[in-house]
Amino acid sequence: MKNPDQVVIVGGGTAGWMTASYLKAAFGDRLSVTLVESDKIGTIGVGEATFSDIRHFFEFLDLKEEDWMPACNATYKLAVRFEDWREPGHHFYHPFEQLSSVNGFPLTDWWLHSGPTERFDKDCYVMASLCDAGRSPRYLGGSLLEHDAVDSDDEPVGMTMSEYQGRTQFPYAYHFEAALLAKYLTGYSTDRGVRHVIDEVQDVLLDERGWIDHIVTKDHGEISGDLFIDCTGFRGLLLNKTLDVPFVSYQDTLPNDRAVALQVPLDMQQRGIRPCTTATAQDAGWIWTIPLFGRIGTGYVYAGDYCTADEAERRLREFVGPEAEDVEANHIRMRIGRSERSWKNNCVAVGLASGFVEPLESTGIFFIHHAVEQLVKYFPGGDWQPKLREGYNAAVANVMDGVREFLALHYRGAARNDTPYWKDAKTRPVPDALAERFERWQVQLPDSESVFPYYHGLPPFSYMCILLGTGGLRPSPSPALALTDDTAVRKEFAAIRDKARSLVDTLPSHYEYLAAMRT
Ligand SMILES: Cc1cc2nc3c(=O)[nH]c(=O)nc-3n(C[C@H](O)[C@H](O)[C@H](O)COP(=O)(O)OP(=O)(O)OC[C@H]3O[C@@H](n4cnc5c(N)ncnc54)[C@H](O)[C@@H]3O)c2cc1C
Ligand SMILES: N[C@H](Cc1c[nH]c2cc(Cl)ccc12)C(=O)O
Repeated sequence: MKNPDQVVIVGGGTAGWMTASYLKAAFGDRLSVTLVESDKIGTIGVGEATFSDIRHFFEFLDLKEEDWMPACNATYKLAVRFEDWREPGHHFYHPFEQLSSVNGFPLTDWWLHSGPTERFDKDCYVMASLCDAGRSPRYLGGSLLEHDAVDSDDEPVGMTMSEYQGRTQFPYAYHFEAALLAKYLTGYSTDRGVRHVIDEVQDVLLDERGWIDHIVTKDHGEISGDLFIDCTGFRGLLLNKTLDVPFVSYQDTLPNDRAVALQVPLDMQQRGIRPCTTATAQDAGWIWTIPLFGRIGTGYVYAGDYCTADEAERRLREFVGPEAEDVEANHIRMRIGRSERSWKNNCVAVGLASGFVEPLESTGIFFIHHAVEQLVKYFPGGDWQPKLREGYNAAVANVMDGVREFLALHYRGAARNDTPYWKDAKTRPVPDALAERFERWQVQLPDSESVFPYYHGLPPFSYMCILLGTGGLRPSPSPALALTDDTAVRKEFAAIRDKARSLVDTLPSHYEYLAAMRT
């Protein structure tokens, strides 16, 4: 049987173009790729914050920051800043920074036992101070902040994210304009031979086995292929609608099903650019603020059961202020959960068509990146070995199920309890295993033995951060610490404080660095 070498991607949002460019970088001319996108059906238009792992994607495509960042109005993201999840006026950071251990216990455990200040994030991580001070993670000459992160030379190349996990924690991710990244990747892909068809898919035809034979477009007729990739967003045109793969909802655990978004131009030189995404808790959800070079992307993610679209838009405009007056709002309905399996027969869904777990912690683009890595790893041969599909489906399902747990911790852990939405957050159904984990984490901080047991992109120290920052579950320190010598830990807290101070004093501002990149 012929090896599948004709790929047809339907959809030209972030998922479609990331998939096209990654497949070209992986397989070159040995694979023919056609991407069909409609110019009548818009992309989702949001999706601007990432995981630090995304650098592996750009490296795989052999793209340097100087190449793509200015073209996409990109900025650095050192952390997510959570505001008001515990109480009004409180904030903490979830940073891209490895947590240190002393005498076999994580520093956060020592902090619970005898932290020097009220701020666990500032005591345990240098990134919290850099975020508060609005610093760039790089010096003006381009070198990375003095930190145990690597600057690529000694790094293994070609590893997937799951293989890489547990190695060096890179200190930052990016924010970028989704539409500009799609445009940039369009150029990258078409330069490398991807056929770009702008048209609407009107029908998807199956053969006698129930596999996709071809798609029917409005103006370009039939397009055949061996493997079809569904990047049609929440529509799920190929996988869900045509191949009838059911959608498994997560909404019982994660009730936010709507968002309203604004793109607000701002004078960043005057205001400065925060090097982090901000997630500010609201009466029926939370508002994201993503700083880009020249504007912010912002939106209220909320549960339709607790707030109307008008109320959400009003609240968002009030939150942003007068700069938002003339900006048009984009109202979005979200499908929360995942396809029962993302690969059926000769169709693989990537992006929102595969699944989505609300934007908290910015996991959508990470899911796409993970999916394309796994697709290359499990790429089918002429015999379409079912075990390859099964391997792919398990990896993709595990990533989303794991992230679902991580996000559920934010709501269950939030001390905020002042509206029906936040009160109900404490009693929402969660998987049994997660309910047990919540109990265990109150007496022993999350570790690799007690978090979701399959790769899902989040290390145990991320769970610790959310648990300590949100403040509602009140974990206790390990009793053993009372019997353990703490000389070394006092030195570690002092070293972090000194290092943070020195970095804040020497690093340029985030704006200054990005402006210099454009000269
Ligand atoms: C409110 C919100 C905030 C988010 N924030 C983040 C974030 O900060 N970070 C992050 O990582 N992720 C985020 N995401 C997720 C992120 O936006 C998506 O993962 C990403 O944009 C991928 O979308 P997509 O390409 O799958 O779908 P879409 O952008 O919806 O693209 C669908 C494509 O399919 C095409 N199409 C559909 N039907 C047809 C047809 N019949 N014929 C031809 N073409 C068709 C459309 O034209 C379009 O090109 C967010 C999502 C939402 C809803
Ligand atoms: N896969 C890791 C996961 C990770 C580690 N720290 C953070 C912080 C935030 Cl805000 C998101 C993800 C992670 C990575 O991409 O760095």
